[in-house]
Amino acid sequence: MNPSIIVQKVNKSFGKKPVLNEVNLTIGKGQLYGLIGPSGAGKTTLVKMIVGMEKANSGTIHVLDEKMPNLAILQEIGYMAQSNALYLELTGEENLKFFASLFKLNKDEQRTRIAYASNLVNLTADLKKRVAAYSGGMKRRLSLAIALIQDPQLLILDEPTVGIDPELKLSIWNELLRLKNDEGKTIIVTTHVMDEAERCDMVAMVRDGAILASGTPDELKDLYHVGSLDEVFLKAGVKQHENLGVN
Ligand SMILES: Nc1ncnc2c1ncn2[C@@H]1O[C@H](COP(=O)(O)OP(=O)(O)OP(=O)(O)O)[C@@H](O)[C@H]1O
Repeated sequence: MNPSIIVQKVNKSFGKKPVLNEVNLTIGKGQLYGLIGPSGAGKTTLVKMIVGMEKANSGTIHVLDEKMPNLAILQEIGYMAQSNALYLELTGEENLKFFASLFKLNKDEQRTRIAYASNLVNLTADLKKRVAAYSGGMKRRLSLAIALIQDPQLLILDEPTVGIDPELKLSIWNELLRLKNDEGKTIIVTTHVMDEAERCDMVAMVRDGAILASGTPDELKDLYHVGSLDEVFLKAGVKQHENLGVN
């Protein structure tokens, strides 16, 4: 396995509040990796550090062999944040053009990528509308299209399907699996939806700033002697702080 991401002994506090505690995580190239765990567990903080938006207090993070934070690697990271960062006064298309212009794409590539990404999230017909007039789900979809715009090797998606209807959710997941299987993309997804976690190659259960357990969905179910990831989620809370790693 050729790791895309190596997180080693990472600690992070906000003021006096510890948020991540000695986190270790290795994500192989071409893996679809799910981070699950209750609200406030530290998933967003962890992915922000992988992207380079937050700095660890101690420990190291390497992405594609580069120590993070590192601006040069941003061409290879597509990040979809939990809250949308969009220009509301611009149209969907203008937003996509703006974000495309931040990356090394010539005009033809820009056009092709904008057409691909907007079609994937089913926004082609709405591209000329101002984002201020978009619904919540449309803004999520536009954020996902922006994360894909530069065709990055690594996709980091923080709750990508919140507010998206089931049909489109399925087509987005099918595309994520295609990107992984056919194009070898490495994908991290945070989710509260266990049937999404079930589709991941590997899942890490984050709780109170620590990774309680990680493994394939089946390994996690075996570990907790349960039949579903929902039950893993519930049981992991009870078994908190027992050392259950199955890396
Ligand atoms: N900039 C910040 N300043 C202070 N505290 C913060 C900051 N960002 C996050 N936190 C705190 O860190 C903890 C972890 O937050 P984080 O957003 O990483 O959790 P999460 O697992 O992603 O939760 P959710 O599933 O609700 O998105 C929370 O207690 C949160 O209040």
